[in-house]
Amino acid sequence: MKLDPNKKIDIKELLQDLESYRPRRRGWHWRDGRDQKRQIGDFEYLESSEGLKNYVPLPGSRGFGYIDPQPDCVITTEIASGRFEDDIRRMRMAAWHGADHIMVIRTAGQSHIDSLLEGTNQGIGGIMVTRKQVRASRKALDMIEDEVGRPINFHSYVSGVAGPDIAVMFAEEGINGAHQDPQYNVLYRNVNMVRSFVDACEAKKIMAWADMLQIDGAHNANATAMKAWKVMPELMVQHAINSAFSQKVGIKPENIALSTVPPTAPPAPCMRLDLPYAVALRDFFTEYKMRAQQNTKYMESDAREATVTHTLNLMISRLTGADIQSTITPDEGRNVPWHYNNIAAISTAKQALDGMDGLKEMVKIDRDGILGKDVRELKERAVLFMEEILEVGGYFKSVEDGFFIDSGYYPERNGDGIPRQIDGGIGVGAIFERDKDYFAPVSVHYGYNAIPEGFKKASDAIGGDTFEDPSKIVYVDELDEFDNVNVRLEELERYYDTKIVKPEVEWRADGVVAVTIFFPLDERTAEFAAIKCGEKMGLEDVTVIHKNVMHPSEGTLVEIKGKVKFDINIDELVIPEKIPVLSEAEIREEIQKNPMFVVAATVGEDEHSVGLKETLDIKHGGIEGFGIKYLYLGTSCPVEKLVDAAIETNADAILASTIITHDDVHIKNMRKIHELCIEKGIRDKVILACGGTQVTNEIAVEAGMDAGFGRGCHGIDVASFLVKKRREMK
Ligand SMILES: Cc1ncc(COP(=O)(O)O)c(/C=N/CC[C@H](N)C(=O)O)c1O
Repeated sequence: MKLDPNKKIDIKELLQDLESYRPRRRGWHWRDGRDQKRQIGDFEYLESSEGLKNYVPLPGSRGFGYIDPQPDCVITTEIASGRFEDDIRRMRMAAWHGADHIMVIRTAGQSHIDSLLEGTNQGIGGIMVTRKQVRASRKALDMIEDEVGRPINFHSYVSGVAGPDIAVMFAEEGINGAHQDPQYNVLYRNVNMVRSFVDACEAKKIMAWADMLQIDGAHNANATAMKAWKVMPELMVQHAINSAFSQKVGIKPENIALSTVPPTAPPAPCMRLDLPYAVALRDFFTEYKMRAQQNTKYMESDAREATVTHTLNLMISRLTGADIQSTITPDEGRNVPWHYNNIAAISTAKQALDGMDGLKEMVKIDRDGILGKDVRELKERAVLFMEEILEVGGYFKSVEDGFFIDSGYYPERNGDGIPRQIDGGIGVGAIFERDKDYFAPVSVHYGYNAIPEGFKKASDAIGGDTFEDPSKIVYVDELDEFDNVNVRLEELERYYDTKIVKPEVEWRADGVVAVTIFFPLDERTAEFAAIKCGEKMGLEDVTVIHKNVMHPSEGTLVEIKGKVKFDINIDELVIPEKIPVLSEAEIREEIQKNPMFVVAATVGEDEHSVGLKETLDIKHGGIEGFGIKYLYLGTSCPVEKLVDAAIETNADAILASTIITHDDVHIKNMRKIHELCIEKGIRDKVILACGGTQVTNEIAVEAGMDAGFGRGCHGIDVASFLVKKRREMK
């Protein structure tokens, strides 16, 4: 299936024939052209990668010829809607905005399930990771990567008591990256430690075979410790344990990525705490990859605040280097992320990384100042921590002694760590020594395997296993006749590929909208006034998702969400025809034959000039380039003066620019021009056009103009309109 940018992915078609889908490749993809400089538009980039075929550039790119520089590092988006059929749409949106690593959060508690799940049950906080979900997503990503023109890495999680089983399924299905860190099982999912490490041997062996990139779980300590910055020495120990263990099992170093989430965020002086950690990590672990991700422990419901924290993390990435830049949606502190917030996070990463391209060529890390001292100290504390683990009798013993997630800044200890017993936890007592004649007929296996006489390799005993012969993979479609994607699609048939649409944030047609409301009230009163406001607006299930105190009594900003009870039928929308633009040649020819003269100014007390100058001047593709002559009266030009100039010069048209919209002054000025022209008896002889960032054709015409030109319009749009309008008037 080839995607057409003007058509939505057809999920039903995507779900066809899944049983015969095969992944097109295995392994991780790093961006192409990373280590070469490149010219993009007017600029040279030092830390970029090859551009995309299809993309949505940053809004600010308008001023730079709509360039869309792709940073050198992989950019991740985390998805967590619980319905993979909706996740697929946001994967496509994310890819167009520059994500090439799709990480889909698992449904709560999947780590405690000791077998593979099948089908497409709706998940809680994330999707149930199943073969069908993986297949459908990877198949969609094949089409999406062809559409944007860059390979996309699909990522999931190898953890919990079914770790090895999941690793096998991922290897079969072409998953490109996964979290795998047995310490995560032990500390955060209370899976028995022996079970966790034995399983990890098998899982990592399989991941190595599948060339999957591995991300470790150290970052979870940040989110769990009382004072995250106190666990930095421990984080380095956790990185070391998982990385050395992974390498010993056979994962190549370039596929071992450390999850380098910094421990703090503003208002802490986070750069002075987090930068040393980032530098110390890169000093210690030179042969591994760095996966950067902002701190999420201190994330509240304020999207703006989360974005600044994200940007500071991006600065650390640019100053110290990151191979993968993971992005966290700024609404993660409010709710299960909404799709447009995935895009916001990706755009923050792309924008900041573009903006800080090559920064480290100018700003050097000063190893001689306090940074150097802190880095040394961190490394010493981490080494001491490792030595003490050995002293007490090794990793398992240290876990029993509660070494980990203790809020003391090692070697200080507060005794509030997470102790786990070696004879406790989920899956305890389920590990058995392999017998002498233990034999597993599989092609990839960790440890002892007594291959019987006559077989060259173990899997010859069954004529090849699923890694060698994918036709042996058993594909289960659905197990639950009610909780599955087909039922969900059926339920939403009304909104599937029809003219009927509802607003949405998480799932198709969930009907949720968000409203930002300011009340001149204290926080508590404002909260309830906002809910009342939402209800009066006809919203259902109104809840407050964010409050921002502007002043204890002067006012509070409140963001609510609620559901609309109606559908929109797009056939009932009155969408004015887009004004077709004449060709440059046709405009020039017409002006050649019938010269045109216009007067132009920014009216009122408005000093903005750039937009109008771009519309007029030849060097920005302005109307001058088509032969139209003009008198430019500058900025803050009284409306009267502009109309008088039109009369004196017997102008064909008046072009007014109005950027300021305070108290609708732009509309008032347009109306004034129109009325003045009537008063002076020239209205039917002169063409009136107005431009500005908040101007639309509808607003301008409503205010008495003949046309309005808003954001994104250019000289040719205006010139074409003037020629067509004059013909019409003749
Ligand atoms: C080492 C490890 N294994 C498994 C899981 C999966 O966790 P469940 O037990 O909930 O399935 C996680 C979770 N991390 C979330 C992604 C994070 N936001 C990230 O980008 O790193 C993990 O860190």
